[in-house]
Amino acid sequence: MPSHITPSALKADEAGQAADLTLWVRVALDVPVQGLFDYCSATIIPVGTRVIVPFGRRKLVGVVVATPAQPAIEPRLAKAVEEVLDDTPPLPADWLRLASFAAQYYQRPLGEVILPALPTALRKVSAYQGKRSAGGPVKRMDKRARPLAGSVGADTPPSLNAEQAAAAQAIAGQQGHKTIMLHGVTGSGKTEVYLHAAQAVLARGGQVLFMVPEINLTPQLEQSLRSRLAGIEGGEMLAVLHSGLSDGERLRAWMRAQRGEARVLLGTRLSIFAPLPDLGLIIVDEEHDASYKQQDGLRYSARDLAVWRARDRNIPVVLGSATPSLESWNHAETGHYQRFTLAQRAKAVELPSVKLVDTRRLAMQQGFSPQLVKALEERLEAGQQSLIFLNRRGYAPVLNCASCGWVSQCPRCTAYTVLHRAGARRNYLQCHHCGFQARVPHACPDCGDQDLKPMGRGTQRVEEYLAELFPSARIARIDADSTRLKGSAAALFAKVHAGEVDLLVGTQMVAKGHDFANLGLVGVLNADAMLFAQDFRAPERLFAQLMQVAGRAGRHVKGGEVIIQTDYPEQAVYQALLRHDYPGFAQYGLAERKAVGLPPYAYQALLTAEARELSSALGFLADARLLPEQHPLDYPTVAALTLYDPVPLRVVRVANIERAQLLVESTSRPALQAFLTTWSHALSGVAKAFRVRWNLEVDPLEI
Ligand SMILES: Nc1ncnc2c1ncn2[C@@H]1O[C@H](COP(=O)(O)OP(=O)(O)OP(=O)(O)O)[C@@H](O)[C@H]1O
Ligand SMILES: [Zn+2]
Repeated sequence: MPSHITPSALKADEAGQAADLTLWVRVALDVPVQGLFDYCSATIIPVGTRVIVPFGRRKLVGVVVATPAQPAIEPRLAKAVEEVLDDTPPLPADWLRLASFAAQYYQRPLGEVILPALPTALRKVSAYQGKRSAGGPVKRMDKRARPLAGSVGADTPPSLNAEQAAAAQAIAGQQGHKTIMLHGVTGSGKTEVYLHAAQAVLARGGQVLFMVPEINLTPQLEQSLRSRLAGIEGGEMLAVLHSGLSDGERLRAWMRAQRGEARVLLGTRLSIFAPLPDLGLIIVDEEHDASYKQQDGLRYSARDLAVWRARDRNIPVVLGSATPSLESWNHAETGHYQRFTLAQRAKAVELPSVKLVDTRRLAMQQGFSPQLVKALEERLEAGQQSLIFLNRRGYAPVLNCASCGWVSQCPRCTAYTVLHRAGARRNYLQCHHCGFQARVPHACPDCGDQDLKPMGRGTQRVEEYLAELFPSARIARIDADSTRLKGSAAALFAKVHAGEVDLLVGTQMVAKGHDFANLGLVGVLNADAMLFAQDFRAPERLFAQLMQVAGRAGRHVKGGEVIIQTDYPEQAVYQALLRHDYPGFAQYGLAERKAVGLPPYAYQALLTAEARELSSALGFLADARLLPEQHPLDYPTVAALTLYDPVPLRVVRVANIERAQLLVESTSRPALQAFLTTWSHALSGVAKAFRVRWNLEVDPLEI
């Protein structure tokens, strides 16, 4: 059988009957137009099948989402499906339900959800038609396919402690839907619980979707998953899916998931859209992590979609974290989620002791307190590793002229350019918002003075200072700059794990998930910068990040220690950290949110506008805000809503584009949803008059 049937060819075979046999398909296309598109076909095309159709002057790959008896357009105007792509099974019904829900909930056309969720090769006409297409990408992939490396030795799992066993049993025994929160302190062995639960699901023929927030977390987990699965079935049952893969690798993982060859899919947020016919369990590790939120296109929360998908498929979903989001914690408190707690570290080591160093009256050296320097010395002498955590990459956040006050500023953004030092002579200024780069001026552009000084410090400067302070120590830096090349992050982490690093400097990249065997001390620089960010989630994020990074200390060595330098030791966030008290922090945080009516006690959507002129962006938002007043009948739920005044963003200009936003809030999610559906359809019309780009984000994480 040919891999794709050309309907017109069939039509010719059955000439004469064609007129009576016209069938209709409704197709989702990735075009910025609301709605679906009807085409005729001479053959039956099952829902979920990909097709190539003409659209205007182009051809596009689309997905059949319905087969209506009658088209929604004048039949004689309808065009015919050009090619049916049956090299993959049709997308399953539950997958289409997930996509429809996401489209509805996040207010996007269905085609803009469905098509981008597919691997690139499956949505490109050129992959099927044209000189090099040779049977389509799946055929070519299958031809090339070599056996997977499955030569991992099985390892013996540790026996679970009582807390772990209780959680693992509950998850493994859960047949229908339930959302289970696994709240486990750092190093409590959540991974073991996931693995045990996953094994039980695999044993009864289910597939497991295992989601992690970031790619740099996968190598270690991938390894332990492989060696664990090797014990059952040869380790080939694992597929990995994330945005760092090549198109070919991504296609392969996706196909293995859809064909049911992969029994465990380990992936980042985009893996929530993988078709998994036998899905029996979803695990969302570090469920609070902001990386689960897609920040452009369809702005979905993979965590929230995971809960929806699990409910839809009537299977359990596990949300694991040492610092759950306040939204999830609230669900556990109110009994919507079942909560299991791992209060103890799995190995016989205590949680690290946390010390706050009050930096207000201290003589600091390059951002280091005497206490922190002394602690570093001690760990070096003891042959242990230390981690310095600073969430700011580059050498210094700004360059400054001592005589006239000039500061290095991005010409295209309302932001400073950051000084970078890559190698002895390669200094440059870079904007972290738009990527703009400039040479470091020899003299001040304003007054000509040559005394230009870096102000503040980033990871590069800290690395440099540590090298001065401890000349014989082996130092490594892990941040977005040092890991730009493919594989470099894995290589750096491998060095740390191999004990070839004494001092590690890093941004939030090093904070998460890693199980460093010999790390005794964590020092935190400049945490206060996050404390006073304007966003109402800033304290929650700071607490989670510090708990997480503190959790890297003393996982396997005794006497782990965390030193946090701060000007505000009395702040609730820091006080809760001292006691490792997430529940206490959450209680405080939720009470505060409740008092002022913020999520999870309210639901939000954010309309953002971008334009050349700030007045256009603000004008568009102002008009958008007036719509419900002008058309009251279209917005029956508007009384249950608050539409705030349009305001410029804090960093108002990025790459010469001015940005403003309007917040919509309600205590009723259905009221908000009903409003957004009508509103989002009307916004395009308003936008035309202002020449703005806009987007609507439901459940925004940052405001
Ligand atoms: N029952 C157990 N007995 C002995 N060791 C265990 C047990 N369970 C887990 N471990 C080990 O404890 C260490 C920490 O476990 P793991 O990394 O799963 O913690 P975690 O809860 O995921 O922590 P984090 O939230 O910090 O990532 C690992 O080295 C793991 O192999
Ligand atoms: Zn810029």
